[in-house]
Amino acid sequence: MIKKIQIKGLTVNYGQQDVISDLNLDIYQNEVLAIIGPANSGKSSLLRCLNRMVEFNPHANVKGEILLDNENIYQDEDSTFLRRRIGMVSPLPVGLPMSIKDNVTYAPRMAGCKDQAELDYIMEDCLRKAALWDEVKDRLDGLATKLSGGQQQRLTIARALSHHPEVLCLDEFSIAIDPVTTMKIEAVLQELKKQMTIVMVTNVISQARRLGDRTAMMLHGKILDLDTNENLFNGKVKDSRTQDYIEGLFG
Ligand SMILES: Nc1ncnc2c1ncn2[C@@H]1O[C@H](COP(=O)(O)OP(=O)(O)OP(=O)(O)O)[C@@H](O)[C@H]1O
Repeated sequence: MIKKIQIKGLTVNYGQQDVISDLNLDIYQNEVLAIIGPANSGKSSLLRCLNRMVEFNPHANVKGEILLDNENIYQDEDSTFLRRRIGMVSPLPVGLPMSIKDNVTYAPRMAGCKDQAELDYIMEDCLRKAALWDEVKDRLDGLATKLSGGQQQRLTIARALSHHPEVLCLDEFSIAIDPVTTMKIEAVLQELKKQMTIVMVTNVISQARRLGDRTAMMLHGKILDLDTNENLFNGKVKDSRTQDYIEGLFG
């Protein structure tokens, strides 16, 4: 298996105590890695380190190494290119106040694409992949902010896909979405993993179980357990707290 991302000795704090401590993790190409764990265990912080969004916080200190295809992602001053390679979908939809069409084509246009036919192709492709095309194809010039919460979240996914990311990070993507839409997106993610690596933070254990190839359990900024879903969800855990968490006994 090819190591797409290697995290070595990652330690993060926001000025006070460490929220991630000396964390080591390999993420394989084309896998879905689910990350579970109780609140405040450092799951979102870990994701934000992967595409350097953590740097938006002036108090964040990041130590250790993260390699993408064997190259340190922190070595370049400019992280714009990295954020195209590692896309992020946040827990709540962040629609830009513009049309549906402009939302999805924003990134390619910013990257210099001017060919209208190509932009139209990217838009339809990304909206289809995000399971949104059928619902919006007749209102592409309408305001994105008028979409429902679930539709806006799928638009956020379409926007992330418009960068053609190699890695897609999703932070509790279904928090504001109804179960039917969630299942639609889960089916989409199963398809997408053929083309990219997916790292997904979720508070829904059944979702990690359904979607993950492997699942990592985090607690207090460390990985307690990491294994294939087959092992982890069939009692083969290294730490009994993982089993307790899976069974809903704490969290
Ligand atoms: N921007 C920030 N500034 C200061 N502290 C932060 C910041 N973001 C997170 N933290 C702190 O870091 C710790 C880990 O938070 P993080 O959001 O990474 O955990 P989490 O496991 O994703 O939690 P949840 O499931 O509740 O989202 C928490 O104690 C939180 O208060």
